[in-house]
Formats: sequence, C-alpha cells, structure tokens
Amino acid sequence: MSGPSEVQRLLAIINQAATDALSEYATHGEDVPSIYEAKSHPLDLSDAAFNLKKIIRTLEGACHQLCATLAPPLHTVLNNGQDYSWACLRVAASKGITEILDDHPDGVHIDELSLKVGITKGKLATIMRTLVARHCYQEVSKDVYANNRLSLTLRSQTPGTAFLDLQTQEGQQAAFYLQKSLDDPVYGPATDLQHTAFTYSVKDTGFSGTLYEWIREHKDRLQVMIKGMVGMNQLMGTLSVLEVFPWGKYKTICDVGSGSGSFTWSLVQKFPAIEVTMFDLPETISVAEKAAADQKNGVDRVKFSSGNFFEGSPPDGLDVYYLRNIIHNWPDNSALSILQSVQKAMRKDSRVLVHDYILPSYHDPEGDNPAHALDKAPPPMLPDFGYGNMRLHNQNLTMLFMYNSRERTVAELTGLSQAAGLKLSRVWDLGETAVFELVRSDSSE
Ligand SMILES: C[S@@+](CC[C@H](N)C(=O)[O-])C[C@H]1O[C@@H](n2cnc3c(N)ncnc32)[C@H](O)[C@@H]1O
Repeated sequence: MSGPSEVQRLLAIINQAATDALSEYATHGEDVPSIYEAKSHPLDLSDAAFNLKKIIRTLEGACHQLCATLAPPLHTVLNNGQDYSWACLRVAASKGITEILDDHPDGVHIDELSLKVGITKGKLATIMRTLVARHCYQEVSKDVYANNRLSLTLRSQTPGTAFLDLQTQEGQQAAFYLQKSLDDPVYGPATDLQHTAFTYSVKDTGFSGTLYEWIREHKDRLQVMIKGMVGMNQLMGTLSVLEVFPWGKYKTICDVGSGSGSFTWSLVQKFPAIEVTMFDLPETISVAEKAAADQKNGVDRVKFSSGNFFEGSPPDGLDVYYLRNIIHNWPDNSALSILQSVQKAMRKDSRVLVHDYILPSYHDPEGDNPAHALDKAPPPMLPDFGYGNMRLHNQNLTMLFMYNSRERTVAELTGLSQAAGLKLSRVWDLGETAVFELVRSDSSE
C-alpha cells in the first residue's frame, strides 16, 4: 500500500470508528459527553460499555498511526520518550487539586491554588498547563483553572488514584531501572521474582526478596496495592465479564487469588443464586473479611478460604474457578503450578476462567482458529491495534518490571493449559482484556 492510500484508509477507519462511537452512546440512551463538562458520564465506568472500548481501541490506534505516518519520525519517538505527564498527574492527585476545584465550578486563580496546595505559583502553573494540554483540567480564563471530565478521576482516595499512585511510584521507579537491570550479569538473565527491575531498584536499601515480600514490609503500600487493584480493574473494564459470560448457568464459583473481592462482590450482587468462595493468602483474606462489613447484600453467599496455591489447592468440586490478574503475575513454571493446583480441585465438568490481557499474536496458527481468535484491526493498522492496545503493552511491561513475567498469547496459554491437564474451550474478547475458558483435558466438551 502506498503512503497516500494508507492515509486515506486510516482516515476512513477513523471516520467510521467515530461514527460508531456516537451510535454506541445513542444505543445506551446517553448523550455524547463534552470534554469541558465537569461531570462524570454514566458510561464512564459502565460494565456494559465493552463495545465502546472496542471502538475506541480502533479509533486510538488509527489516530496514532496516522500521526506517526505523517509526522517526522523523531517527533513521534521523542513524544514517547519525553512524556512526563505522569509526574504532573502524581502531583495533582497527591495535592487534592481536583477536590479543591470541586468547590469552585468557575475556577480558581493560580495564585490562590498555589497557596492552597503549598506549591510555588510558577511551578504549579507549569504542572497545570501540562495537564490542560492533555485535556485534564481546563484553563477557563487566564491563569484560572477548573475541573473537567477527565480531572474528576483524580479525586484522592479513589481506587483509580490508588492505581495511579502504584504506577507512578513503584512502576516508574522499576521502569527507570529496567535498562540497568538488563545489563546486570545476575538480574539480566534472571526469570525469578527475586531479580526483577523493581527489586534491582531497591537492592541498595539492603532489601533482597520479591515484590510480595517488599509489600509485606511496607504495610502502607499493601493498602494502596489492594485498593489499586480495584482501580486497575475499573480501567481494564474487567467487570464486563459479568455481561458476557453465562454466569447464570453456574452456582458455585471460586475467586482464586481474590484480593479484597472486587469481582466477588459484583458477582454475588448481580446473580442472586450464585455462591462464591474467595481464596487468597491469609493476610489478604483477613483484609477481605473486614471489607465484607461494607457490603449491603450477598454477604451470606460468600465464604472465605485462606491458602496458598503453591502449597495446596483451592476448595474442590466447584463449578467455576475464576483467576483474574493471577496467571500473568508469574513466570511459566509458577503459572503452570497454579493451573495444576486448580486442575486438581476441579470436577470433570468444572471450568477455569483465566482473565488477563491476552497478547495478540497474528503469526501463530492458534491465533487463526476462529473459535479462539481475538479481534484483529483492519489494514493498514497494526493487526493488534497498536496504540489502541497501549494498556495491554503497559501491563505487559509492568509484569516484566515487577515479576519477570508477561502477558501471554493464546498459543502460550494453550501450551501451559495442556501441560496442566486442561484444554481450551473458548476465548472471550472483552475489548481490552480477554477471558480464556478452559475445561479438563478428559472432559467430553
Ligand atoms: C494482582 S492481585 C489480583 C487480585 C484479584 N484477582 C483482582 O483481579 O483484583 C494477585 C492476587 O494473588 C494473591 N496471591 C499471590 N500469591 C498467592 C498464593 N501463593 N496463593 C494464593 N493467592 C496468592 C495476592 O494476594 C493477590 O490478591
């Protein structure tokens, strides 16, 4: 395809995707939001909006590819290398700027904002201007800043800002040390959890261990991590699995590595006949048991089981074993042990749902099997949607920095599953994440 025809095709894709997005808002009976409004939109965190996610994946991917096609290459490459907006987001969230602006819909002058947050006016103005250029906050008149739709997500104490805190602290710290750790003769070739970019970044403090051990020693970060997992799942839109998978056919579910239970509580509240057992390490289960006090209903249908999936199995004989954001945390040998431990607990007709980002791979035959295929972007886009799947690649990198692990392709997950005595039944593409549905190898399905 020639340059001009690539551009024409990308423009057509962008046009179609934007039109589809407008229709999707109409389908849900909602107005199209304005970026200048300081109010949340009903579809912002809706589990039912997974089609919108798919459309945006195409739109973002095509827009970025169009710019990368037409701009000088150094422009695009350094846009990526120079992106410091994360540091400004971190300041805004930690200083509660959104909450201050909440009380002033007409905006606050930088002089007053500077006094309220305790940051010198000139420095704060630089930070605010950077964020405004990213559509987060708005400058309503000269040096007067107000909230908009995006800045509302920066209210402190929310799961979303807890996730931002993790990404911009431990995440960025590990990212900085990636290159140094790769050059290190011990850390570079290591595949274990003790020798990651993150553990490299803290080794001069005298710490040696895994991220999990580090978190245990830093209890304040454990709380942020538990809350941040809720925010991460909001971002990923994982709860759309409640809309897509036929949960109504099943009664007993095990939420394996449940964390504080953000999935469990949503499941029992949406499906009144379902019973869930949360299975996690003792320290996490005790946090989850305390969090149960905040739940309005379904508490009598939730059981707590503490254990370690490397030393035993989750409770046996349940209908569905659901593993969300678990397998991707572990290198292959450990991921295999987890699947084996679940397989041992299964009845012949039980099933396992592995819910992670799944890496598209368009060059392996398994990816072409229509029953297992993930959506593919139209040419001339990169088949995996490129920038449209950026969070998948960011998560893949986070797994590398933190655990020496990675997101996996359908073929890689299929291989691990087979080694654990399981076989693939179906892949559910949720627009951002995907669910890998497995049954026992000896099942007649
Ligand atoms: C990334 S979090 C995912 C939590 C939850 N599934 C979610 O999606 O929000 C990983 C979870 O695995 C749990 N975990 C780690 N090692 C474990 C083990 N050996 N046995 C059981 N659970 C474990 C952690 O405590 C944590 O809750």
